[in-house]
Amino acid sequence: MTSAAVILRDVKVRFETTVLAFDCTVPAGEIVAVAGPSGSGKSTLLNVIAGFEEPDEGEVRIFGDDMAGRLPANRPVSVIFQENNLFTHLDVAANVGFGISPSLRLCRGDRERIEEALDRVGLAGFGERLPPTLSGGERQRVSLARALVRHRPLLLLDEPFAALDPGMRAEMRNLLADLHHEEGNTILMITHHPDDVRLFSDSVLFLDQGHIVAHDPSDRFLGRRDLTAINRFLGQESGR
Ligand SMILES: Nc1ncnc2c1ncn2[C@@H]1O[C@H](COP(=O)(O)OP(=O)(O)OP(=O)(O)O)[C@@H](O)[C@H]1O
Repeated sequence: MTSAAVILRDVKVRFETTVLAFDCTVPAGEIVAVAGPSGSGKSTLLNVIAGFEEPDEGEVRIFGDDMAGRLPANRPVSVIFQENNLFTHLDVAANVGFGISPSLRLCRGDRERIEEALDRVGLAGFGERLPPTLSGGERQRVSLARALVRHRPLLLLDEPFAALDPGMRAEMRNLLADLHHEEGNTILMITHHPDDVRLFSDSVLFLDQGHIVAHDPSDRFLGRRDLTAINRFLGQESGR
């Protein structure tokens, strides 16, 4: 039997004007596309799992453990956001090293791991550069290298490639797929691109108005025409 990476049970998050409700089980080792219209709750869903948002009700379990009261840093999770993942005053190697030790007390072995991770994401020799001197794609690859050295079994990505051109997005997606193949980690990635469902994800969590309205294997999801919000998503230009 496949174990669950994430279980959200009767989770409710109340904001002033809206209540979001999440129930789902994500099997370990899957790549899941998290999609839905703007304001449907995608970022809140990831924030609940990562621990940046504490639910008002319900249970969050990651690999079987109840996450109630557990700080983000103590969860078995890495998160990559659309931007602002990096400390601009620290060089690339230190930014990656932050994934190993937040105090940046790094031994020789740690520095070797950092170099390996940078090499893995195609940034060998970039260790001493500062983030503002990098392109958007290079900065996101530094974020990926940091996630790599952390070796957390759950990787959450909040539109990590939104600012990148289509060629760079495809490159990053391939890199993520390679890492997934090597590490067997579980990935939840927010996306607005049907291509990510077609080419990358095993399944789709589709949200609308604060609820998960579909949770399907990708091939089944791509055949659905029964919900307006899904039609809009699938009808969208793929961005190629
Ligand atoms: N801190 C907050 N305070 C009040 N309301 C919030 C807060 N965070 C999110 N919301 C509301 O919750 C709903 C879901 O927001 P969320 O950011 O999760 O949506 P999203 O699907 O990620 O949207 P987008 O695709 O536009 O980023 C929205 O109505 C939003 O206004």
